[in-house]
Amino acid sequence: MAFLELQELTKSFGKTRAVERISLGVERGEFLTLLGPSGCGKTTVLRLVAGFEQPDAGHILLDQEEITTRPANRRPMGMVFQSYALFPHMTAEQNVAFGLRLRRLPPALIRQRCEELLALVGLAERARSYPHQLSGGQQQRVALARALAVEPKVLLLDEPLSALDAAVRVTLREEIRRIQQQLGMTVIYVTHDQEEALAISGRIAVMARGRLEQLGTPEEIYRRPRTVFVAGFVGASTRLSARLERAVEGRCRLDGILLRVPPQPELSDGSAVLLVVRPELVTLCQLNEASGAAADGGGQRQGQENVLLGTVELRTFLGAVTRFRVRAAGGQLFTVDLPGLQAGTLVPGQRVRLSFPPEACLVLPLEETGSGVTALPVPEWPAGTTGQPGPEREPQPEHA
Ligand SMILES: Nc1ncnc2c1ncn2[C@@H]1O[C@H](COP(=O)(O)OP(=O)(O)OP(=O)(O)O)[C@@H](O)[C@H]1O
Repeated sequence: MAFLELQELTKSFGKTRAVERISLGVERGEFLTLLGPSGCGKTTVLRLVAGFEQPDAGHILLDQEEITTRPANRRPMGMVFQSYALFPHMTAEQNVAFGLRLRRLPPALIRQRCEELLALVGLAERARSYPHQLSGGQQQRVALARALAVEPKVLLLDEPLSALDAAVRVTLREEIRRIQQQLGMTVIYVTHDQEEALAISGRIAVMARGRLEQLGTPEEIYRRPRTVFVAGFVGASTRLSARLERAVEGRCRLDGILLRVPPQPELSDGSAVLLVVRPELVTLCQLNEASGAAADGGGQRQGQENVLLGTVELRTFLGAVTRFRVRAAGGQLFTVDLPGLQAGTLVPGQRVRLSFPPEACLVLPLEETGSGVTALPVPEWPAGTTGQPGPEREPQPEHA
């Protein structure tokens, strides 16, 4: 049994089923993140663990003890909220000392503990500052120190960084991870930000509509999403609706083009599937406009698999990579990330050869209904980008 066990937790608010039969175990010293879109029930799970809400059904066990109905003030938990919730009339030190004073610890011990904790969160110099004299990031550090002061067995963090600006968010998330590892703290962290979840977590529990979609390490969630929802929610990807022709051999038909994918022995021939391809696993090669040959001379290379022709529609500089949106001849939209120099001079309107190895394709079965397969979500695209419409002359697909 795990250190903290959630068993079949269910909670409704009126007609809203906020949490539905959530079961998961958090190991001692683990950093587990609940990740999902707004309204999926993350905060409700956290509040059930903290004891601020009572489940309609299910059990919570901590260190093998049932705590499902134990009041919040008798659970050994610390909580940090999105809004820093510091006492405004108390200094940083007094805020951190609050819980220790309630426990009537000797003043010298309280002082020493506050000093240690403020040093741990990098605020040793600001012990006498009031919240209004501190930045948002510094206030959240105080809130973290205050939550840690009472030595909780589990630290619960509810979107603690979402009110902060991007640079502070990144610094503070690294700090939180460092402190968690230094103290060997058990943490449940709630966020809707998939990048943050991938960066900070030991394991991630992806939630949708009150249910647990997938539980795994960041690498597992990113590389091997098990559901269409997880594939679409975590990380950028190209998602293509296709049909398996020969499942055992890994052959798939995408709008008349035969693609090779990893063998799918557990699926049957003719199954509707979703192909998921991460943007960094696709390569682009500029085509020479006059001859239609690739700039590297390999446009029609014999035997190369999963090659499509297309046109660049958007180019977005993202720093370490440049992201392209490429419209393939069959109309499919691909998201492609090229590092630094490889992005070269590719601009919207240019014709390209697009390719990806079979191993880059993740194959997820799609549920078929009477009216067709599950509708595909539109691929996300960074906000604020601009692009030109593709050229009138569409390139022809290369047929396998
Ligand atoms: N006290 C409440 N009364 C009524 N409905 C509630 C209450 N708390 C949550 N809900 C509903 O339960 C569902 C799950 O809410 P919850 O806050 O757990 O989601 P969340 O994933 O944390 O979302 P967000 O990231 O927006 O906070 C939502 O539909 C929400 O409106």
